[in-house]
Amino acid sequence: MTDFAAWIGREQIGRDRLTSQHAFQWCSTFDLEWPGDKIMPQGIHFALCTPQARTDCLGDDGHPARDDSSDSFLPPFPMPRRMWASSKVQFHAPIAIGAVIDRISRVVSVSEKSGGSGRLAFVDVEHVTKANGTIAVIETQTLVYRDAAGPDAPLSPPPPGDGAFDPAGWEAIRTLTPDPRLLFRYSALTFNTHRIHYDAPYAEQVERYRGLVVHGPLTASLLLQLAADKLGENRVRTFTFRGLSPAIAGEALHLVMRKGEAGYELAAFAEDGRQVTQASATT
Ligand SMILES: CC(C)(COP(=O)(O)OP(=O)(O)OC[C@H]1O[C@@H](n2cnc3c(N)ncnc32)[C@H](O)[C@@H]1OP(=O)(O)O)[C@@H](O)C(=O)NCCC(=O)NCCSC(=O)C[C@](C)(O)C(=O)O
Repeated sequence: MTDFAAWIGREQIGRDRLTSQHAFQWCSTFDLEWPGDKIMPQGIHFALCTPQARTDCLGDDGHPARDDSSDSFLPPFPMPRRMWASSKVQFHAPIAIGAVIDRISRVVSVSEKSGGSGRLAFVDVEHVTKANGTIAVIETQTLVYRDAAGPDAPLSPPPPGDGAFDPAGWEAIRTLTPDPRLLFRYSALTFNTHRIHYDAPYAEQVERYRGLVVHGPLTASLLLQLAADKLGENRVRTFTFRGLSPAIAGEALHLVMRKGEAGYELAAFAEDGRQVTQASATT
C-alpha cells in the first residue's frame, strides 16, 4: 500500500515573469482598469508559475496525472475527483507588472477523513512566491480528492431550493453571474485544464456536478476585488477562504463583505441562499 506521507516535503520550483500581456488579460477577464501604478491587484499570484505539464502527461480530469513516480508532485490518492478546498494566504508585498517571479511549492501535510459526502483525502501545499527576489505571497492551499461518483449519483449541488439570498447585515454586496466565458478565460489565465470548468458533459456525467463548476480561486479573486473596492488596492494582509459547496456557472453569485471583530468577513452565496464560500481578511 502506498504511504502518502512519503510525499510530505516534496518540492516543485516555478519561474515566471508577469508580462504586460498576462496582466492585461487578467484585467480584461475581470473588467478591471489597467493599474496606472503598474501594481497588480491581489489574486494575480493564482495565475503565476502555473503547471506546465505536457498534454500527454494529463490525467482524465485534465490535471497533471499523479502516480508513484518521483516526478509526481502530488500524492496519487486513489480518489479521483479533485477540488480546491481552501487556502490561507499572506500578502507580504505587491506584485508589479514586469516582475520576475520565483515560486517554491512544498507538500506540507496529507490526511484522510470521512465527510458527509464520503471519503476525503486532503493535501496541503505551501507556495512561497517571490517577486524580483522579495517574498510577495505565502499561500497554504488545501486540495481535496473525493471518491468517484456512480453514474446515478445525485448531481451536486442539489437543484436551487425555495430560499433566497438574504443581504441583511452585509455592508458590501456585489452580484454577478460567472458564465462559461469567464470560466474559460480564468482556466486559460491559470493554465488549468481541469475539465469540470469547461467540459459540461464531463462535469455532469463523470464528476456529477449540476453544471460547470466555478473555480475556487476565481471566487476568491472576486472576493479580493470586493475587498479592494472597499478598502483600497493591496490593503489585505491575510486572506483565508474555504469552499463550502460548488458554485455553478450561469447562476447568480452574491459576493458580500462586512467588518467583523478581528478584520473582515466575506462570503459568496448562491441565489437560493446556499453558501458557496466562506472567507476572512485582515489589513
Ligand atoms: C469539500 C467538500 C466536498 C467536503 O464536504 P463534506 O460534506 O464531504 O465534508 P464535511 O463533512 O463538511 O467535512 C469533513 C471533514 O473535512 C474537512 N473539510 C471539509 N471541507 C473542507 C474544506 N473546504 N477545507 C478544508 N477542510 C475541509 C472538515 O473540516 C471535516 O474535518 P474534521 O473531520 O477534521 O472536522 C464540500 O465542502 C464542497 O463541495 N466544497 C466546495 C469545494 C469547491 O467548490 N471548490 C471550488 C471548485 S473546485 C476547483 O476550483 C478546482 C480547481 C481550481 O480546478 C483545482 O483542481 O485546483
